[in-house]
Amino acid sequence: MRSKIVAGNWKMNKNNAETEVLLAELSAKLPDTNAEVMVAPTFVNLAAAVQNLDSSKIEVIAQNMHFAENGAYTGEISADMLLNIGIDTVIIGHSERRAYFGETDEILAKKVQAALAKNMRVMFCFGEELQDRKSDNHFKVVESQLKNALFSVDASAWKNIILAYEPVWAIGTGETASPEQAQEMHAFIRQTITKAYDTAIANNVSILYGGSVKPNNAVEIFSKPDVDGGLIGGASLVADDFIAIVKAI
Ligand SMILES: O=C(CO)COP(=O)(O)O
Repeated sequence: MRSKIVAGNWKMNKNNAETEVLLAELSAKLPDTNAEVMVAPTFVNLAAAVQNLDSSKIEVIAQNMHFAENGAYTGEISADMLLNIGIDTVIIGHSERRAYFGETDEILAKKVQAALAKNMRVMFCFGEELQDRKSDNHFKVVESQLKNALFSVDASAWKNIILAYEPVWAIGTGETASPEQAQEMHAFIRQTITKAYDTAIANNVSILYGGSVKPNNAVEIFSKPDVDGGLIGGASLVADDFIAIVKAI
């Protein structure tokens, strides 16, 4: 059975003091839920967040990592460094990493392999741009993103993969995919995984939707059968909004 997940990607927001405040608020107000709840603060706040949170309620995850074990990669962070402070889930492939930091499918494939080799869980993000959707190319684009970065992964490692479909045109724009568009793509993703692997793997992987999920649209999006939760940007920075989204699942 796949799990329901609500994850907050804080991106480059919240300094140390602000992180403490938001985490305290989340800890105090988080309702009992069967869903896994995760937050991804910035690198400099990860260790403190791990120490301050009850990990049985909220898991702290990383926004990125490098594929190398260690070495001359100024400004980068390795899987071991994350594991060493108690982080074992990492977001890989966010569209902002692809767009602003030149992360190609090839680089992402290396990151995925490196994280899985350390037994980390990977939350793999992908999704088409507006022009792909307009030219009706979105299924092809998503299929190739999955193929290029994920489908060389061993079947046995899929238990450590979470997928986050984030159409780029819906990120931070206030425009969401309609629940029907999300469902259609998530079902396509499962079919694609079934073809590359098998039905069990396709049915057991959690597929989150990301892109302008807010308290007022979360219930409808999460009600779709192939949508297993959300990866939340802007709304995860406001405790009450994030909690409302957790309640929606
Ligand atoms: O990029 C996202 C989460 O990773 C989505 O961001 P928004 O919820 O701000 O659109």
